[in-house]
Amino acid sequence: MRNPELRDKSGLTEAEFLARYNAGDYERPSVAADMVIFTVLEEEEENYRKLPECSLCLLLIQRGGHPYLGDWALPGGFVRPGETTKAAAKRELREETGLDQVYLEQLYTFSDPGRDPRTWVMSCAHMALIDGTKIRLKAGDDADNAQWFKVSLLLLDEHVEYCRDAGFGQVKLIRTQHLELELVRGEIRLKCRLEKRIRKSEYEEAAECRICENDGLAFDHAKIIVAALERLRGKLEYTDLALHLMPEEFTLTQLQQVYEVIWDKSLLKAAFRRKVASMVQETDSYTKNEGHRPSRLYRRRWEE
Ligand SMILES: O=P(O)(O)OC[C@H]1O[C@@H](O)[C@H](O)[C@@H]1O
Repeated sequence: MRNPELRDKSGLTEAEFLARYNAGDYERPSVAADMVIFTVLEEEEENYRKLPECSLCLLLIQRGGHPYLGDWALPGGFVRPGETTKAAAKRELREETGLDQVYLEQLYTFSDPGRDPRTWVMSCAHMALIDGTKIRLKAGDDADNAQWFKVSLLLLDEHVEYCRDAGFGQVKLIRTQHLELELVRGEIRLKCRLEKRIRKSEYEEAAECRICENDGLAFDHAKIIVAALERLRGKLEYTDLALHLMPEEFTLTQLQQVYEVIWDKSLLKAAFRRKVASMVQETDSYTKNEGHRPSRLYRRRWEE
């Protein structure tokens, strides 16, 4: 039981201390919640016998006011009094997609000084994954100023420097990567170049990312998108996260396509099926697409 009469070095009880506390003694940042909302959308396919091509897409909003007027930005906004950052992220998600029962995880807090030209703003970034069939705004639709952009991240080059005589705890290796982030929707093509440096010592791995060129993306949102993509790609290795991008029932070929667009590489069918075998379970249903041989439908397996 806490003793309310306990006094500190200045002779104050906690109630007296709180009554005199001046929050203005320390400068306070504003806090924003930004959302990287990923989905996988099918592209129009002229040949109905071929499986439709899929793309990894994310939602961007064209800014209607300063700063960055006319540039594209992640959906996001300031956290309101009484709200957690997660609640603010969910509110943004609901406003932009009409959905709230979706996978959502916190990514990182972006706090570079000067990241917002207005004032001191930290962004608590989140990543959401949405099943493409639930989306009302399809890539290419003209609805408001929110659009799905096809996203790709290319490793342009990589350079590793070994610090041979580094002592205990000192940096042993510096990996420098140059990345190109591209976001495309119809005629709109946003390109950003970034440099990422990963420093590794015996007990620490620290990465910093810098935007070198930026054409059309607001704030440091290119960095947030890269962090989200890397998190998504990494987590696919050891979790069933991709299933959040699938409808309730899906074919294994559709699931493989989702892994392939996220990892941006082709996978061998047999190895892929072994990888996902424990994550999915067969249903009794088959696809009914004309032009294709019916394929077995699967759903997410919930039991451990
Ligand atoms: O869109 P408004 O409300 O102007 O400002 C919110 C944005 O300000 C930035 O620091 C954040 O990253 C967030 O996206």
